[in-house]
Amino acid sequence: MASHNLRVVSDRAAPLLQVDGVSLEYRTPERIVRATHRVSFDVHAGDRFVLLGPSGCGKSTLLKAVAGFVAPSEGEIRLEGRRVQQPGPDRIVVFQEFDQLPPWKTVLQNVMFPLRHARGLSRAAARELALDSLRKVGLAEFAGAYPHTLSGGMKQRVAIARALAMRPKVLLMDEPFAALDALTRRRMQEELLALCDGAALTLLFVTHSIEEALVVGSRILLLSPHPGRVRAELDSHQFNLASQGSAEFQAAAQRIHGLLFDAPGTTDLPQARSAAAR
Ligand SMILES: Nc1ncnc2c1ncn2[C@@H]1O[C@H](COP(=O)(O)OP(=O)(O)OP(=O)(O)O)[C@@H](O)[C@H]1O
Repeated sequence: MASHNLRVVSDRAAPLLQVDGVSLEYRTPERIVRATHRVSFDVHAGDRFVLLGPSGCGKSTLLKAVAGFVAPSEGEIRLEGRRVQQPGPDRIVVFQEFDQLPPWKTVLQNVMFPLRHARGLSRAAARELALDSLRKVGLAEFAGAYPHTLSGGMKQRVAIARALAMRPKVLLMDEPFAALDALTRRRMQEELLALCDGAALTLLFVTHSIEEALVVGSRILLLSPHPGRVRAELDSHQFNLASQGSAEFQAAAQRIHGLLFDAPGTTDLPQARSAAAR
């Protein structure tokens, strides 16, 4: 038989990122605060994976753990099969705050800085990559501007450009658009989705907005209130900004609301894989 007739039909490729039974704690002099309890999920290359849950359920702490800033007290986080033990240029975080850009550096210098110092690129190579990244977020003409002269949305675009330029294996975003007005937020979501398509990005995105999770995410992990445990995992790739007003979108948002806030077991969500069932 000719070999070209043979097709290997394999399972989905191995996960890029594995969060495996991870509990996270903060130790203060008075007590230990448990932020998450035995949370597990897999992120595959190209996923737009959203962590969704109420305030205080440990979303940001999980993101910090994946970034390597917080060590699990239980369980393990692996990137491409290797245990995450410290921060690295393969995982870049974009935060919500507008002040994440050093104000004494121009936009271009801000984007070049990690390329020079974490990736060790020459000035010329860093400049070229940084300009390319700024073009992708529509800010090339502001390369010489200082952060304080930019709007909130523009500052977030610079932070995204700086992260993109590093070509991380996973881009970590902690409520990056939460401080923006509704119109800018929507535009930024649109731009992010276009960037994801264009650059085949893998995203781990934290939000407490159900609508944003449905728009941005291709998969959504629902976390229970403090300490965060996995409630369910959903496939949400069928939704985008265009479907936001639709009855199907509204119904999905309602069902997620039920899963997050009703007592477990009272909500029927066909496409959700119940955490209890795993
Ligand atoms: N530095 C810290 N020291 C002690 N406890 C902390 C610290 N940071 C967070 N926590 C606690 O850990 C828990 C999880 O916090 P975290 O910020 O991860 O939640 P979150 O889901 O991201 O919340 P939000 O949506 O409000 O940002 C909370 O109970 C919080 O009070």
